[in-house]
Amino acid sequence: MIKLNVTDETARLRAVILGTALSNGGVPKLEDAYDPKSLLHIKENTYPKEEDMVEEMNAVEEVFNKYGIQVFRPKLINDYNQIFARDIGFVIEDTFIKANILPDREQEIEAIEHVLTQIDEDKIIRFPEEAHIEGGDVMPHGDYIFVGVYRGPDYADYIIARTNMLAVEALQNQFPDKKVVSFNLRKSNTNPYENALHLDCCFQPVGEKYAILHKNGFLEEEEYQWLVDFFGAENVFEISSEEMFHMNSNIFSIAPDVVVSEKNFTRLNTWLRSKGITVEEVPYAEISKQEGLLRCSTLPLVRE
Ligand SMILES: NC(=[NH2+])NCCC[C@H](N)C(=O)O
Repeated sequence: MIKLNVTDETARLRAVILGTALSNGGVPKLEDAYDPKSLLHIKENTYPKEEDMVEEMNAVEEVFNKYGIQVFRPKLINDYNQIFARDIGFVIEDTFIKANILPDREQEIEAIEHVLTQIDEDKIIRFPEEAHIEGGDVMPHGDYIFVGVYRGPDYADYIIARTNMLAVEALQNQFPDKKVVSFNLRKSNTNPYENALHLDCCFQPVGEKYAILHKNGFLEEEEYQWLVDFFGAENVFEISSEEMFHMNSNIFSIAPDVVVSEKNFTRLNTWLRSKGITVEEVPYAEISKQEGLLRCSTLPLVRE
């Protein structure tokens, strides 16, 4: 049996689900894309190839093996994108919450049934179906749970708005001792430079006390400022819209002092190292074309 434990983004990782790029279905039709960055690469004929993405994900698995982390992979569904394991569910403390994910992605959850059967069934829950939520929007942080949302009345028009306030309320009810803080995110169906698809596309805590942040990802200046004040301006690494587009906030911590990052993130990786953090560099630029990166393709089950 797996004893779930996740209370933050950085504690030493012991077990994780890593998505898979195998049989991901090839280039989607324009109308089937569900994020603007994939859309852009479909239009420009630069959509990533399966073999390249498989290789990139293998490099991540190698890092996990090197650190003795137990790795689970989804069961294969033919011609279906299963790269972004993060969004299909998430662990807070000892509970696995199945996501109420975008209907286009619903089958991804069935593919981790062999992992869920190793978890105490009383510790697996799902919110009512109108409470939309995906793991990319949820970050436990000690006494806090940070959640990315879209609160606009035009929520239904945005295929990249995946978490709503009903889910924030459901989370607060489920974890009454935690302070659930939500952040209204900027959404664009068409411009990946102006789209924070999930909270982890514009923010992530890293190390003992630091955070990566992109101001324009937030619709409310005071909510962005709350995070700056929470971590302290001197501990925040602010990224540009170009860096957000390349998904710099979507690295993945496997310990307070070890981070898996993309090899081209020169400015970020240099800053991380200057803070005493070991950076395990992997190639992930092809995966990045689908508007997700390392945090998006991993679902932590057990941290220390
Ligand atoms: N946690 C994340 N940011 N996940 C990114 C998922 C990207 C994927 N193309 C989607 O639109 O669903």
